[in-house]
Amino acid sequence: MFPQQLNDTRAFEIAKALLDGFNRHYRLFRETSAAAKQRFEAADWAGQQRAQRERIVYYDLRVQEAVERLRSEFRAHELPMDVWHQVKLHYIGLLTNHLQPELAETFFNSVTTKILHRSYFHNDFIFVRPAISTEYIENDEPGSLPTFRVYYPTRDSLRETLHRIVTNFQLQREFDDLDRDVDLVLQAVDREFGDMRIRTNFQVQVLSSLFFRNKGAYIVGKFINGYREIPFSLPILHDERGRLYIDAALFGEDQLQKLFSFARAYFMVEMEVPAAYVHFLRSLMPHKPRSEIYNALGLHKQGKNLFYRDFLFHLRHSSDKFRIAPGIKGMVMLVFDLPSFPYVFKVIKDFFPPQKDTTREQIQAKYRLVKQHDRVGRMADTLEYSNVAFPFERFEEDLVQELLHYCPSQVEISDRDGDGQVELIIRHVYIERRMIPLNIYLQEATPGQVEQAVIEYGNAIKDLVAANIFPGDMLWKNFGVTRHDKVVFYDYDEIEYLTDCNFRRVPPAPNEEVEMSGEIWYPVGPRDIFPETFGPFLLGNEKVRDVFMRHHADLLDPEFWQGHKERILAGHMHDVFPYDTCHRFRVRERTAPAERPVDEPVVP
Ligand SMILES: Nc1ncnc2c1ncn2[C@@H]1O[C@H](COP(=O)(O)OP(=O)(O)OP(=O)(O)O)[C@@H](O)[C@H]1O
Repeated sequence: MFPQQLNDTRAFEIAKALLDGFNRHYRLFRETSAAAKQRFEAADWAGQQRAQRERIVYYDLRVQEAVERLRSEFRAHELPMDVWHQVKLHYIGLLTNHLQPELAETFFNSVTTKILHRSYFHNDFIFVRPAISTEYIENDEPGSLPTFRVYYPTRDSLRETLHRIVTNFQLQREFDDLDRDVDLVLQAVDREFGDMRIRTNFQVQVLSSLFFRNKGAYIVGKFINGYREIPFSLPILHDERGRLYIDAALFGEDQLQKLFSFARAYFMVEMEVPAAYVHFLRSLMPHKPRSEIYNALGLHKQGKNLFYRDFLFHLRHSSDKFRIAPGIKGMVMLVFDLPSFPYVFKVIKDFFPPQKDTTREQIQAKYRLVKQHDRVGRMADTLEYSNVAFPFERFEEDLVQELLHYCPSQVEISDRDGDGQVELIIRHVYIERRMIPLNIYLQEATPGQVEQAVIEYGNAIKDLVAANIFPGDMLWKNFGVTRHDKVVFYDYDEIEYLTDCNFRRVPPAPNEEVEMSGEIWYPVGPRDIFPETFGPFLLGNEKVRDVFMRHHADLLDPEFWQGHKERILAGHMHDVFPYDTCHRFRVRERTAPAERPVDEPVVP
């Protein structure tokens, strides 16, 4: 109900307290994101990872603080609904010139839904749609940075412009040889553009903040020429001597999508107007949902909110039914999907078979670990939701039966809001990108694709190892293949830190009889892993075995695992590149024969 008068003096104070809570959140979020630059300059890699991890929980902490303040200062939980409606109107008023209104609206939803009883979550109360537009927001105050800078080079001045693009970031650490790097970028630009004619509007637009993640800093922008827009990114790294260098020049939507993949940690970016960053990034990656762009920028609650809006919109404009996800069923997770929608829904079962010695809490802790860990492009990000209401009539009957059988504590079928529509409400669900399960992919693949996928599978495990993750269950069915043919792990209930595991050789059997008995003749501790025993589980198929042994036989060797564990314990942090090595200038240089013209593409 729209309040006719704003006549309750408490309402304005509460709205202000709510916005104070959000402003404090965004200030802290921005400070730690901005400090990523100093951490990069100081090569403080452990600090960078710690900050990435810690920033993830900032939002929930601030929401909790705001809830407590509203309860204790205003007894907000006892206020009648018409006061709350006035609070909302004041809040909208306060957001008129705000620079992050969409995030502040989400914060309002998070806080109020914690304070008010569920029956109050009427659509006219929380922000189901944005009330304030995020279009064209700019900070006009003197000294504030624009979202992106624009450069107008000619063919002849492009070298000088590229130089300026890099130096404008004022990184407080020396480049090993910036002229050399700029030349390499220039050659890459030439290769990309070919003999493209320069049009009158030729320009380069570059986002004003660098994107930081792990050991890298990324320049992100686009070339505009006539009707063509070419997205690009330049990763900057430290070399062995601690000097900066540009490692690659990445062009095009696909390359950028890989950089911003849902299977990687969130970036640290100093942004005053996040909606403007999202708008710019969307122009580089029109196929990436805005929710995933917010996630990649570390604003994952906004991503979660937008995802849910997209989901409801999709439901309204589709008519297919939720079904049990194709593939081998999970022992701890019940997984379902909607064929027309590219995500899967995962519910923890109420009971597990005896070989799964785990609990709901342990599984949730593993999923939390993955959320906060560097996912190195090999673990899918998950969105976690509570009390999601789905239209009951959109469920296939056998899925309903499975849900009631395996997850009775998680499912309620009722007309909760009394609108005459029966809903299936799931208490706790993870949602993640749908992939093709690797076991299914291999069955349908050509020999060339099998080879590629098996190589990728081994690489995925090796990237996880480098990131201190032991996947636990490495069966093919626990990995998926993405749109870009990347292999990504998605079964987290058995993962462990590599440094918590003991990798052992199988002790010799006392005699042949024991060896052939199929029984295990040696004691096995809870964290003991015997890599030599992986083969029989993974390599039943001859073709797969052949490729695997050619490329990844080291995965069956305890020394490989133990060696990595020791390096990680000694503080070594591996480099994981979010782009194919063939784009790395250093790899190109190394593989280039002396007489090869530099602009000829090389496939290493
Ligand atoms: N992101 C995804 N995309 C497509 N299918 C998926 C995805 N996640 C899970 N699945 C399907 O659901 C099945 C079970 O999922 P998952 O491996 O997460 O469950 P689990 O109970 O942990 O499995 P396990 O019994 O191996 O422990 C997978 O084998 C796969 O077929």
